[in-house]
Amino acid sequence: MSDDIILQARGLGISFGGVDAVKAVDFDLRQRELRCLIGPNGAGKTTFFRLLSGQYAPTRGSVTFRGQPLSGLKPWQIARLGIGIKTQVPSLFEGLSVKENIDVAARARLRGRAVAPVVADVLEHIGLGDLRHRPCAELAHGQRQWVELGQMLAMKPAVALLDEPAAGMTHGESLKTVQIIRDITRHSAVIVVEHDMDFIRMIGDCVTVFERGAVIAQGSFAEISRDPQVRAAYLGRKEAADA
Ligand SMILES: Nc1ncnc2c1ncn2[C@@H]1O[C@H](COP(=O)(O)OP(=O)(O)OP(=O)(O)O)[C@@H](O)[C@H]1O
Repeated sequence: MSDDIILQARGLGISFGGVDAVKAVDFDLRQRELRCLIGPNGAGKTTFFRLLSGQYAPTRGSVTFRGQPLSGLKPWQIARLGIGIKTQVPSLFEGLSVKENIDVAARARLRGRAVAPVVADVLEHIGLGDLRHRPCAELAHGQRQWVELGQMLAMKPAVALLDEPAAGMTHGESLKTVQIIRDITRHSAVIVVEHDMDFIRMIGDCVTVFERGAVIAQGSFAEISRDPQVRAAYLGRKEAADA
């Protein structure tokens, strides 16, 4: 394995009953790489994400992190190794303020060392300095997502797995989210799962395209958007929906 590769899947797959939700996927993620996983509804993106993060045990194949197999590890052990996960389900402490939520994440990494400068820096990056004392329960949807991304900035995991971080956001909010994700890549490799092509276009980095549980294309946004199989996967669904 190349020294540069931090997360690797080989022949990774899972079946639910008779359905091969993810077939047998090979996947490499390099250090500080920003990778997008896209595909139409039901393509297997979220299931693949759950396999990578240890939320699902694979039916076949393996995942290794820095060469170490992840199979059999509990989610907290995987987190401790340095894999951070942001799922679609919010995981903030609702009654705590923005600052306190960032503080908790920073303490998990710094273990007794000074957290205040880190928290101040993160608040500036996510643009919520003015709302630092506001309980998270009172934040708007986009702001809550930014606090969760701020926790990633504070924790600096080796790999950050982000499931639909811009879901439900306006175009302007999505632009800001792209910027925060780029900040995260200064310390972490990042995988962004998304089905919104416009958001992927804004990111523009390497994209892996899923369809029916398999990888059908990989490359820059420009490359994959010219790919006939990718166009068929998306346009085929749209035409069917329009019919
Ligand atoms: N726990 C489960 N039990 C049974 N089938 C499942 C389960 N999770 C996913 N599937 C099936 O696996 C396939 C892939 O689903 P998955 O949610 O991974 O797709 P997706 O690409 O993330 O879609 P979306 O963009 O709609 O979230 C689908 O056919 C889905 O019905």
